[in-house]
Amino acid sequence: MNLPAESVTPTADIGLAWKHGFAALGPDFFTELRPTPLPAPHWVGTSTAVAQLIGLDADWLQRDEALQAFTGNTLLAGSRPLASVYSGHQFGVWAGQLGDGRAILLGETAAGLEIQLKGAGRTPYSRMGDGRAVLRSSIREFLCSEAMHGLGIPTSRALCITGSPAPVRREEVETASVVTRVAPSFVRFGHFEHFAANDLQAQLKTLADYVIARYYPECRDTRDFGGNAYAALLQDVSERTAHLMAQWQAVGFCHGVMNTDNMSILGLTIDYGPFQFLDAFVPGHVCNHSDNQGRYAYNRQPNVAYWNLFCLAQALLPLIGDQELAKGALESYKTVFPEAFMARMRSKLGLAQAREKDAELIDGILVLLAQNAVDHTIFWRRLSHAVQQDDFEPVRDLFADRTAFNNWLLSYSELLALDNKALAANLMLKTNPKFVLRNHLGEQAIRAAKLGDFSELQTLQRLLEHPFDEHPGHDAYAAFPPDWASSIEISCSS
Ligand SMILES: Nc1ncnc2c1ncn2[C@@H]1O[C@H](COP(=O)(O)OP(=O)(O)OP(=O)(O)O)[C@@H](O)[C@H]1O
Ligand SMILES: [Mg+2]
Repeated sequence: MNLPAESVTPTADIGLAWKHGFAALGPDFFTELRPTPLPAPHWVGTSTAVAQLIGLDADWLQRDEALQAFTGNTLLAGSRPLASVYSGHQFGVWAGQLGDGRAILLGETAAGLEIQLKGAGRTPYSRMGDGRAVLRSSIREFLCSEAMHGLGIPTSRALCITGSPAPVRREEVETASVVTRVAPSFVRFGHFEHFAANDLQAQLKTLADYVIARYYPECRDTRDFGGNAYAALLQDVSERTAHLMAQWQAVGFCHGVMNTDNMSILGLTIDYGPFQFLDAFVPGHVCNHSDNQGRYAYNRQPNVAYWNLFCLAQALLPLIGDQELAKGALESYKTVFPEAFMARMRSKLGLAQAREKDAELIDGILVLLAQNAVDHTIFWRRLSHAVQQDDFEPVRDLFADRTAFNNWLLSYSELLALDNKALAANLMLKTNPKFVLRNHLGEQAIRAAKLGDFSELQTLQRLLEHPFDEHPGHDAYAAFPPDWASSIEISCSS
C-alpha cells in the first residue's frame, strides 16, 4: 500500500524480529492499515511472562517507546499492520461479513507468534463500531487470558494493556484502552466461512493450505480419509475443540459469545467478552446479559461447539469434496469430548485410573452440586483438601442435603480407597484451582483501575498466573462471592 509521505507514522524499534506468514497470503485476506493513535497513553497492566514468550526484553514494558507502540501511536519497526476479513454465524444466524473491526495484527514474530492490538481504531470491517475497546473490557480480557493460561487451558495471551483518557461511548462514557494479544494464529472458523460463502474457492484453498502447512502439517501425510488433508484438518480441529470444551466445562468457564467468528482454528480460547467462571454450579447459567435465548448457557457449550464445527465442515466441504468424509471427520468430536471431559473429572476427583463406577460417581456429584447450588470452585478445592487431610466436614457443610452428600461420599471413598490417597490429593490440588477470575474480582480491579489504581489488577494477575498455589494471605480472593456479585451484568458491550 502506498501512503502519502505526510502520513508516515514514526517507528519504534524494541528489538522484535518479524516474519509475516498471514500477510503473505495476499490482499484478498486483509486490508493493510495503521492503528489510529490515542492521546496521552499510560500503562495499565503488563505481563513479563508474555514478554519472555515473544522474546521481548521485559524492560521495554516500562518505556515510552513500547507504550506508544502498543497503543498504536507509533509503528513497531518491521511490523506490517493489517485487519483481516472474516464472516460468521452469530447466535445461530448467518451474520455475513464481519472481520477485524477493532483488532489490528502487527505481524508474526520470528518465533511464530502473532501480535495483535485490540481496540486500536477503525478498520474497513468496523461496520457501525468505533474501533475501540474500553478499559473495563480490556482488563477482563487481559486478566482472563493470563488466568486461562495459568489454568493450563489453551488461550490467546495478553502482553499488556495501555489506557488513554480518550472518551469512548458505551451505555455510559468510558475511556479507551488497547490490549496487545499474542497467539500462534488468530484465524477463526469465520475466516473459512467467509471465503466459502462468497464462493472464493481459490482463496479458501490458499487459507486451508496455509493453516495446514503452518499448524497442522501432519494432515498433509494423513492416511485417514483416503489421504484427504482437508478432512484430516477438520478432524484435528474438532478434536482440539473437544479438548478445549472439556477443559472449559471442568473448570466452570462460560465463554458467553461462542459465535463461529470467535472460534479459533487452533482450539484456543479467544475473545474474552461477557465470559464468567461459575460461582454456584448452575448448569443452565447464562453469563451474557445480551443472550436472551440462553444459546450460550454453560451446559450448552459442548453442543454449540459441535454446531460451530458443523459450520466449519460446511465451509471446508468444497475442499473435502465428499459429504460423507466431512461427516466422518466431525464424528470424533462425539467420542473425544466425553472422554476428555471424563478424564478431567476423574483428575478433579483424584482418581488416577478409569474404573467402571466413574461415570455414575461423576454424574452423581454434578447432580448434587446443581441441586444444592454449591459454589463450583470452592467445592472442588475443599474436596481436594478433604482428601489430603481426611476430613470431609468442610465439604459436607456446602450441601443443604447432607444425607445425599453422605451417600455420594460413601461411593467416592470406596473408589478412593483403591488408590494412593496422597497421590490423589496431589493430583486434585493441581487440577482444582484455588483462584479463578470471578466476576466480582474482575469488577474490583476495574473499579480501582478506573480511579488510576492498578495494584488490585496486579495482585489478581499474580494470583491467577499460579491459581493452584495457596498464596498465603490472599484467602479473600478465594472466598464465596459477595451478595452484590450476582447483580453484575456483563453484556456484549465492550
Ligand atoms: N467497538 C467496535 N468497533 C468496531 N468493530 C467492533 C467493535 N466491537 C466489535 N466489533 C466487531 O464486531 C464483530 C463481533 O464482535 P465480537 O464482540 O465478537 O469481537 P471483538 O470482541 O471485537 O473481537 P475479537 O473476536 O477479535 O476478540 C467483530 O467483527 C468485531 O471486530
Ligand atoms: Mg469476536
